[in-house]
Amino acid sequence: MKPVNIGLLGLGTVGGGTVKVLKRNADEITRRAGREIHIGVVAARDLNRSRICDTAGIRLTTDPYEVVTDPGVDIVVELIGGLEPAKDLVMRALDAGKHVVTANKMLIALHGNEIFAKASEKGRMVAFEAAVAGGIPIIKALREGLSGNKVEWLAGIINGTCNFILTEMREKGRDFRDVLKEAQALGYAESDPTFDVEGIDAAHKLTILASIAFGIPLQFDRVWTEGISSVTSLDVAYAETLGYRIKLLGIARRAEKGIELRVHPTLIPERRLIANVNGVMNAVLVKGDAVGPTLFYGAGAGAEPTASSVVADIIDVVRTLTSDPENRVPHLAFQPEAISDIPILPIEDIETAYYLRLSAEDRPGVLADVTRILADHNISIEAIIQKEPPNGESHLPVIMLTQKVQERKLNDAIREIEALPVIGGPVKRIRLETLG
Ligand SMILES: NC(=O)c1ccc[n+]([C@@H]2O[C@H](COP(=O)([O-])OP(=O)(O)OC[C@H]3O[C@@H](n4cnc5c(N)ncnc54)[C@H](O)[C@@H]3O)[C@@H](O)[C@H]2O)c1
Ligand SMILES: N[C@@H](CCO)C(=O)O
Ligand code: NA
Repeated sequence: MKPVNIGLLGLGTVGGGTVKVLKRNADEITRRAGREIHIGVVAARDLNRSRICDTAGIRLTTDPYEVVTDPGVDIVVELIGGLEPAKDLVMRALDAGKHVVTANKMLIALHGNEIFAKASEKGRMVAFEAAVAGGIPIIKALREGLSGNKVEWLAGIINGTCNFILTEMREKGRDFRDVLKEAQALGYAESDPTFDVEGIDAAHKLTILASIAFGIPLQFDRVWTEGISSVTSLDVAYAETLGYRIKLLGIARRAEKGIELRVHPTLIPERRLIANVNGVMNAVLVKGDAVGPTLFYGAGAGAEPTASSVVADIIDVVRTLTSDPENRVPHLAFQPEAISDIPILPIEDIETAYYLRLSAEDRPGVLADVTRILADHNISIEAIIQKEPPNGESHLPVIMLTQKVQERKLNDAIREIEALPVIGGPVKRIRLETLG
């Protein structure tokens, strides 16, 4: 049988890794796919730049439109990232009858609904395993392996850059900026690293996970998103004293009145496996009603781990090329006409426990004022620690863990606490999940 012809867009970290893996494992891949997979043409911005892969025997062009319209190309692999021209190229590729493989979570999270509609209209596949948690086959697991379950909730460490930064801060007391620079040099960070640090990349991935877990449309704009730039090494250390680790989590939960969708730094008990996922590693915890809790772990970023998912998608597409489009696994796991409009809850409606850090004047009665306000709002305190004031300062740090409370109530209590003259500055809050 004639080889399947790949047209690749972008030869950066993931593009280079993909060429390497396709070439190195060519024999195994052919045995699995049933057909030889040939990289026919690659669009790269600069043809003379030194690359991490050998491009011998591959036609190179600087024009990505040449790739998506090439009649000889069967599958377009989009690895340039960003919204445009990536979106236009993907739509053109589908119009030209190509299947598409992409690692672009921003593109899928923001425009996936439209892209999948076009793919269905054209009877083509769009595969995006590399878009979430790099090398971990989490899309495959949720769409296929767990499809007998009603998913109750999922929680994931889905940004390798942030996990790498938080790990280095905790283990080595390193400076945030230095670690970020290292993550960029290692090819983990997005081209704009604020996407990593401010939680936007994790929100893109959570958008995708929630859609395939619950059968809801992609709704990136409804994700509550907080990054790690406000997490200090003090918070990391206090959390540790109390038996917790701070991780940037993406959480999607089916609650009584709707779905919670949130990305934020989170205290999690250190005894949980997921609390011990360090460095650039990712992990996604999925709780299904039948299977119970399941944990998926692996490298969330980097050239070859991500290429592992890109190549698996290519093989998946090759294996199903001749299948009837009606019988393929739906893009969002649920049949398009069965996607539900269950609402996404506002953050004030969610219930969780909290870590609070406040700065209080060092004199009697202050703690009593704070605890009275919490009690007035029916907020129970689980633990409280008081630290010595830092050298020469009149205020001392007070750290509290609350029991579960609705965020709206906590906001009211915090406003009252901040208005106390004995409290200096804003009350710092980090959500806490036991993940039990
Ligand atoms: N790096 C990772 O670990 C990782 C993991 C998962 C997903 N992703 C996603 O994979 C995609 C690629 O990421 P990357 O890290 O490889 O980025 P990168 O910046 O290393 O590579 C992108 C490449 O595309 C090229 N490019 C950009 N516009 C182009 C155009 N119009 N024509 C031709 N070439 C063009 C750039 O010159 C660059 O070489 C992104 O969507 C990213 O979010 C990356
Ligand atoms: N910048 C992303 C790449 C993988 O999607 C991360 O750090 O996780
Ligand atoms: Na993946």
